[in-house]
Amino acid sequence: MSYAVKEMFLTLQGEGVQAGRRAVFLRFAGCNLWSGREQDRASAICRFCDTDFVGTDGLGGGKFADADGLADAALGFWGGEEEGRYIVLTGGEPMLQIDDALVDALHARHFTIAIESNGTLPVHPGIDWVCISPKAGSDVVQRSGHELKLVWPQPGGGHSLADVDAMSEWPFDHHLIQPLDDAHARDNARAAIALVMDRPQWRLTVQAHKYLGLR
Ligand SMILES: C[S@@+](CC[C@H](N)C(=O)[O-])C[C@H]1O[C@@H](n2cnc3c(N)ncnc32)[C@H](O)[C@@H]1O
Ligand SMILES: Nc1nc2[nH]cc(C(=O)O)c2c(=O)[nH]1
Ligand code: SF4
Ligand SMILES: [Mg+2]
Repeated sequence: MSYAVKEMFLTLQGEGVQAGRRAVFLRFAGCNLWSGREQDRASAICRFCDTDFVGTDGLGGGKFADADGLADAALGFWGGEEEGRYIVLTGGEPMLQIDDALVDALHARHFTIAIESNGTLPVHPGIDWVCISPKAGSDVVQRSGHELKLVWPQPGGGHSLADVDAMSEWPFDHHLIQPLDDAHARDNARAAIALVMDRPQWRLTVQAHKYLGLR
């Protein structure tokens, strides 16, 4: 199978329990919850996306004909360092494209593989670190993993506090609240903090890369 990649880059994981970790980010093109076009945002299932995942024109992006070529390119971004190879598969929705061949090719190059997924498709069982970020109005089938990362607050029609309490029962190792980044970021952070103060089983995570000037 071939792969459509928006961009690839070396940075630090900015979010979640693995924040601060050196990581290659592989951002796949395309998502099943939004076309990525601004004119479709208001009618999309997921309306608050902070990411351009349309096309294959980003730095390090392109169409890759096979898994070995894509995994070699990822290793090129990691560089010569042998220790701690870590790759985050994101998008867009990465589970639209991840297959056995890619998981095997990355493992063959000694990468630990993480995923950022909306959970509407079952995550590939070979992935080593599973982060799921549910979106209201979508059918979340992947209800277990390492971290559940819920964006909060959820603008009009989003998840309710009852939904949050239901999700706290889903078997994840970590239940995380991530403040919504939009024009009201300060108010959103306050709301996210208030939620965690009321519900200590949830922890706050912030998008550290946005404060640090990282990609
Ligand atoms: C761009 S998404 C790509 C992966 C996958 N489609 C998903 O939604 O999990 C990566 C992460 O960014 C989060 N995210 C997207 N837009 C955001 C925003 N405006 N504020 C905070 N987090 C956001 C998502 O919820 C997800 O956890
Ligand atoms: N540094 C950095 N950390 C991230 N964690 C999740 C991201 C994503 O867009 O999936 C992301 C991202 O875009 N950059
Ligand atoms: S599901 Fe993820 S990639 Fe798709 S629109 Fe929502 S945040 Fe963006
Ligand atoms: Mg991002």
